[in-house]
Amino acid sequence: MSEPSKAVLMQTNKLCKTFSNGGVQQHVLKNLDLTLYKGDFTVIMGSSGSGKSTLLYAISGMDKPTLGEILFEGQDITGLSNDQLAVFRRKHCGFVFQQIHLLDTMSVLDNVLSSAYLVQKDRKAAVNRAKQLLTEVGLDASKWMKFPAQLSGGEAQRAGIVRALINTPTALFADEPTGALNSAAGASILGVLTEMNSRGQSIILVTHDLKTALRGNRILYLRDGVMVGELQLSSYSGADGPERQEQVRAFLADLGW
Ligand SMILES: Nc1ncnc2c1ncn2[C@@H]1O[C@H](COP(=O)(O)OP(=O)(O)OP(=O)(O)O)[C@@H](O)[C@H]1O
Repeated sequence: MSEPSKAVLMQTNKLCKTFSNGGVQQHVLKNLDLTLYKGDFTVIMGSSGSGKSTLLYAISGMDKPTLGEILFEGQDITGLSNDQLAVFRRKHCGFVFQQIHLLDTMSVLDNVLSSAYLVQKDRKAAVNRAKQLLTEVGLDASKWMKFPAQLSGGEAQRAGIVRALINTPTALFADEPTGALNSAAGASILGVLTEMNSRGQSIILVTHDLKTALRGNRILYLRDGVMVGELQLSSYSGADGPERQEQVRAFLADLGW
């Protein structure tokens, strides 16, 4: 039986981003036509400076493209004002970065709730969801009233993921989410992301790291602002270790990574 076709999350049409650096124009994204699908764990790879973060910021409404169109669930977001984009992001996008940026003066729970209250009117429901999500990512009640300085890097990133998911975003965007963590903490964060994706959360993640890339079911490779490679994989199960690793390595080696 053939697999049912996936719903489209977003499409870009001739997406371009140009920066002006000291009067010199740098064309970072060049006429990108890209389709991303709901439920996918999409990984964007490419060498340093290839435009991965720029792409992530453009498709998540964090930055505006220079030219081209972004259709997010069919809605063209390129014409939105800054205020409209802020509303769009709050409703549809969760963000996880290498630097976690929790507010130092707030507890873990309040950090999460401060994002929830921007969107959700039902405070009791928000508190319940925050506690449930914190528990699901491995932060039990003993951590909820701690301040960011009292957390390990991995715990802080777990809180960051909960903050990103608290408003049930259509897509979770992640830029090197394990980049600042040791390998054990990084692996546990990848476990959390994999689990969220297995429950249907669409994830778009930028990374340099092979172990991180293995979690994706679709790997896109960017070179000088152009998409030059794509690898489709099964969803990550953990049971397909060496074979999957070899497949991804070979894909990257072909691209000169
Ligand atoms: N705000 C900006 N102003 C000017 N130039 C920028 C800006 N943001 C990015 N660039 C330039 O665009 C290019 C691509 O940057 P980007 O951060 O998207 O690359 P990347 O592939 O994510 O790199 P890395 O893997 O090193 O993080 C770089 O040459 C960078 O200097």
